[in-house]
Amino acid sequence: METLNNNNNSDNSEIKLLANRLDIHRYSEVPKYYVQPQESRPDKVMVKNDSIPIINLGGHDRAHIINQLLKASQEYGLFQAIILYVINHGVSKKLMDETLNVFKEFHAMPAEEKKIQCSKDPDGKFKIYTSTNYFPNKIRKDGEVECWKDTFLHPCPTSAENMNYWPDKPHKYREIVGEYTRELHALAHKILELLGEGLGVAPKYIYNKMGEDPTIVAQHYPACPDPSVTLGIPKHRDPSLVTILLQEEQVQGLHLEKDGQWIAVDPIPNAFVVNIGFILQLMTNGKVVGGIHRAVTNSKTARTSVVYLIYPSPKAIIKPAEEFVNEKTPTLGKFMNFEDFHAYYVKNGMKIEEEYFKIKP
Ligand SMILES: O=C(O)CCC(=O)C(=O)O
Ligand SMILES: [Fe+2]
Repeated sequence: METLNNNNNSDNSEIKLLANRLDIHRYSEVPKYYVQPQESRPDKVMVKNDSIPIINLGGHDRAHIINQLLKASQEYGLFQAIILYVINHGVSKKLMDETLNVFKEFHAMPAEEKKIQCSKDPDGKFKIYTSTNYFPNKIRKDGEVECWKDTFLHPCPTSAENMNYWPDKPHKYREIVGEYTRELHALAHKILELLGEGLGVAPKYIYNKMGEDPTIVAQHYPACPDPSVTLGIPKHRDPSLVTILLQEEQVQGLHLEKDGQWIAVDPIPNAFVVNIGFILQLMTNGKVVGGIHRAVTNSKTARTSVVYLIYPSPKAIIKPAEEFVNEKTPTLGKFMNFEDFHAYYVKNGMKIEEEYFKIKP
């Protein structure tokens, strides 16, 4: 049986990316190891998405923007926060389109080329992997279900130094992704500052306290013969402080869980999707809450999304900050730094919520 063996990033000979494999095999039906168990399959019943707030960051009334942001991040109480759209965010349509296109081009390159392009970093932080969600370095065991996607990710601090390791193909990758990540960094800071202000701490408090490790992830979901049995990414909260997602205007694929149902987060022209990260949820002791979401596939066309995450710095201790501690503070046996937290999350996914941090309502 074929194994999607991607257990060692440096042993590139083993990587068989889904997109490239599909080019070769042209599956007419979904291989059985991509078929989700019944309970995880995309539901047919979808709620209309007009309940997702659209926040105009270009407005002049700062207090109003803060209010809206906070409301959206708290609205449904514990574990029920939602995703939001932001518009008038200051990033040009041209740059958004160029960024999506450069990542589409990246995923369209032959597997060999992709491997070369993400093998420059001696620390192995640049990764290309397929299919798995939380287990990029793991060999699939019998019975485990794969995700219908390929993923490319790398750290993207705004320093020039890190850029030496970035792909130089496709043409203009560094130029476009460099500009994009600089602008997204400013936007992410703006959102975190607005949230900080709304939560009653100093504007820069959140990232000053947690440090930061900005990362860019390009998800690619090839067209799938049967989207009703597959998932691009199973349900999760992002293990970040904040996430800003760029999706294609013509292709739907992001779902948000709300009140036990799934709603489609349809693309809105020129808007970003913003997601409060699970780390911010923990740091604020549940004052703001990350939305639970998933990505589904579709049968007609591939979908690419560009995910910009502000992770805390690797050594930041993941625990509620003093400012947010109260009688409801979770009783924790131990605190991890983000490096360990992330490794735990990669291994256990959302179980971390029950197993490690028992957040009281
Ligand atoms: O592709 C999407 O819309 C969602 C991606 C996502 O949730 C993630 O990368 O964490
Ligand atoms: Fe996510």
